[in-house]
Amino acid sequence: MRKDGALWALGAMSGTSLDGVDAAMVRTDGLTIEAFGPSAYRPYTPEEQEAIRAALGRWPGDPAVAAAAEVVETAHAELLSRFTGAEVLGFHGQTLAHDPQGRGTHQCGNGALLAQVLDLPTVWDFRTSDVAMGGQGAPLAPFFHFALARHIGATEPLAFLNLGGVGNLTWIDPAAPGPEAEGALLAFDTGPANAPLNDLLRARLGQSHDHDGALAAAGEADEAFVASVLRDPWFDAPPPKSLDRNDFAGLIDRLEMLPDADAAATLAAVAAASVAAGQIHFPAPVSRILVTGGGRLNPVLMAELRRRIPAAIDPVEAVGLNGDMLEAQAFAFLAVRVLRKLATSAPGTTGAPTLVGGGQISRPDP
Ligand SMILES: Nc1ncnc2c1ncn2[C@@H]1O[C@H](COP(=O)(O)OP(=O)(O)OP(=O)(O)O)[C@@H](O)[C@H]1O
Ligand SMILES: CC(=O)N[C@H]1[C@@H]2OC[C@@H](O2)[C@@H](O)[C@@H]1O[C@H](C)C(=O)O
Repeated sequence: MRKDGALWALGAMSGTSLDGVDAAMVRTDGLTIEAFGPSAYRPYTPEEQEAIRAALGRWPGDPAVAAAAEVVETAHAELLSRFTGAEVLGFHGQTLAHDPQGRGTHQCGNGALLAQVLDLPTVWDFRTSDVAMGGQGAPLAPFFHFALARHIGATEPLAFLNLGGVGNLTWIDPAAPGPEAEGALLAFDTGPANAPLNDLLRARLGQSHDHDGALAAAGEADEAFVASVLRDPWFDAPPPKSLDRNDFAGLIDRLEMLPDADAAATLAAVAAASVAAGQIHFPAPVSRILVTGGGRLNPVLMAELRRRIPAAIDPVEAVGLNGDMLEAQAFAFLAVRVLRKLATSAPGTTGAPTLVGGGQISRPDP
């Protein structure tokens, strides 16, 4: 790689929804996006998903973690070997436990092993050093969001919202000199997004998720319940802040009295209300929020966002981006930043006291 040259990076993300692995290629120098390349998805089988679910909240040393890591490595090796032309891999792995103020953060899957199997320099373990420095270790997509804002020609403050298992939002001032500049970015996890909804559908109906929001659309949100959830001090607490997938898992037990459709509508409303509550933290209002992640495909969730937030709420497809692959692209982009020794987080994104360059680099044997 020329010191300042662009290269084709492959990124892979196994998110908190536990549905599967996303992979996508980006041509970048770690500053700007030159081109988007091919992408692919590999769902986990029900057995694989069960092995991962059994390891949630557990830490290295636990046999369940080793079993989950094997599943994650195998699924990635299978999916990533379909790609050609990549010069570096950014491998996020699967977050099993996230406790930045306590035991740390842990993404399972061995990047050194993938480097050998795929014969590709691999950047991985993106979050540990940020947490070691006193940051939240999440969210890490914001530096990519900044590059995207420039890529789409934004000139006014805007936000990217990712609705995965957990929600996370990045407020961006695209006029800032760069993502490292003070005031360029403010990012935080907004609250639970799809995870409680998925858990509800799984527990009550044996389904993986509320497809196209069909169940929620047939119900009515319990606004008193939504308001009671939003009274949790977590929502008013200023950023930095990040969540573990199961931090709000108890919500579904509290909804026991509601019929299925009303419970689903209520959880969609909680996800949207969490985002709306996050607006108090914005350094300046935004006129547009671009939504990525699976939640953008849930019309009830999108309608709830539009009802609660006085800004245009559009899926990222409205500006020509791919909302299924944006996080995989983010880790491709971040891999190149790590190779180039550029920062991957900042006080405004994870609360780290200074700029942090995360990630380990593993190279295949010559
Ligand atoms: N057509 C759809 N209708 C409703 N919900 C959907 C649809 N497609 C996806 N989803 C929701 O989006 C989830 C997947 O989202 P995504 O892939 O963005 O999450 P993730 O990357 O695993 O999570 P995270 O961003 O938290 O790491 C699914 O589990 C489901 O809840
Ligand atoms: C610890 C962890 O894996 N966090 C994820 C999770 O999923 C969404 C939200 O919570 C976000 O903070 C983060 O992922 C995205 C990719 C990020 O780091 O930007």
